[in-house]
Amino acid sequence: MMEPALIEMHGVTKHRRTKRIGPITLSIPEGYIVAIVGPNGSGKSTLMNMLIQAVIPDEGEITWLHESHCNELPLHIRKQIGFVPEQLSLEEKHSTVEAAAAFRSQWYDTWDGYYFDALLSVFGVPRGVKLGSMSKGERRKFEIAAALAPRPRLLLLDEPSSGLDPFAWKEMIHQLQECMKGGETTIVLSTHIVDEVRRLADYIVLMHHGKVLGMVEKDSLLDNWKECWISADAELVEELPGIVSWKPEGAGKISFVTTECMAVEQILQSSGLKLLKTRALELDEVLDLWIQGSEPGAVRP
Ligand SMILES: Nc1ncnc2c1ncn2[C@@H]1O[C@H](COP(=O)(O)OP(=O)(O)OP(=O)(O)O)[C@@H](O)[C@H]1O
Repeated sequence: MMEPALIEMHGVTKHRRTKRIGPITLSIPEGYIVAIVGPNGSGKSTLMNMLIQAVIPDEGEITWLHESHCNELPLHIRKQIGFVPEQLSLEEKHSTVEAAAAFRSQWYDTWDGYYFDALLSVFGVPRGVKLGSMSKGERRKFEIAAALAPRPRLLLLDEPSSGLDPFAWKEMIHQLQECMKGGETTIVLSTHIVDEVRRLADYIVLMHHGKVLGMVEKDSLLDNWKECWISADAELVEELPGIVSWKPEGAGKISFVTTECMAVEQILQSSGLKLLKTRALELDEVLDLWIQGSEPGAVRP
């Protein structure tokens, strides 16, 4: 990857009862949106929490802006990070929206009160209310507004859309796209929502059983993983690059899924052959195949 990395993880591991998350080696490029996806329990929240040292890794090294820290992050780094955890803290439940915002604004010297206020309005967060008496969605909208308000260099959002209604969800997508326009923000978000990945992500990190299966550019993933139809025999199809699966379709036709559609097209062209049809896979199909491909003996992306 050419871009300078904002965060680097090398062999980062956390032991969880009988499970192990890691070792994770990953570079988060600056100025992009990176979506962490994967099944329940695959380690997404653990990874997000380690990125802010809310969970301290047992092994490995993480560097933030080329600085390595093994314990709690120092203030000059922490101030540049906005964090919305999956489990929202109960500590502030007796604080009103205003009191909680005032507290946070002391932490962040770049806190923009006008921006925060505008975000509360567009999200429809009630004012003067205690955080503890808000609905789940209202509280999350408050947290997203508070994370955005200091215009942090890094935004860590752990399932930010959980509990949001469809209108709030669209508004969140819009606000995240807006805050990327300055080119100075990096977002790492974990999500189960395919549409969120499609609309926001530049890169996708896939986690499975505590491991990072890979990090790929979303566009290249969607351009290259395709279902194709061809008039040819099975031997030819099996020789093509990136074949995940194939099946006969009758009348001498075969359909197959490849992870390298562009390379397939080039090879066929040079032998005077053409694909009859191609179908771009849906993102959830791609993620499924990717996970299956990570099983021993299967094709890797
Ligand atoms: N504090 C903890 N103590 C012990 N085990 C934990 C702890 N937190 C998480 N785990 C375990 O670590 C594994 C990864 O959990 P994690 O919350 O990181 O997954 P996730 O990918 O975020 O899941 P989900 O999609 O359900 O939010 C799970 O098996 C979980 O049970």
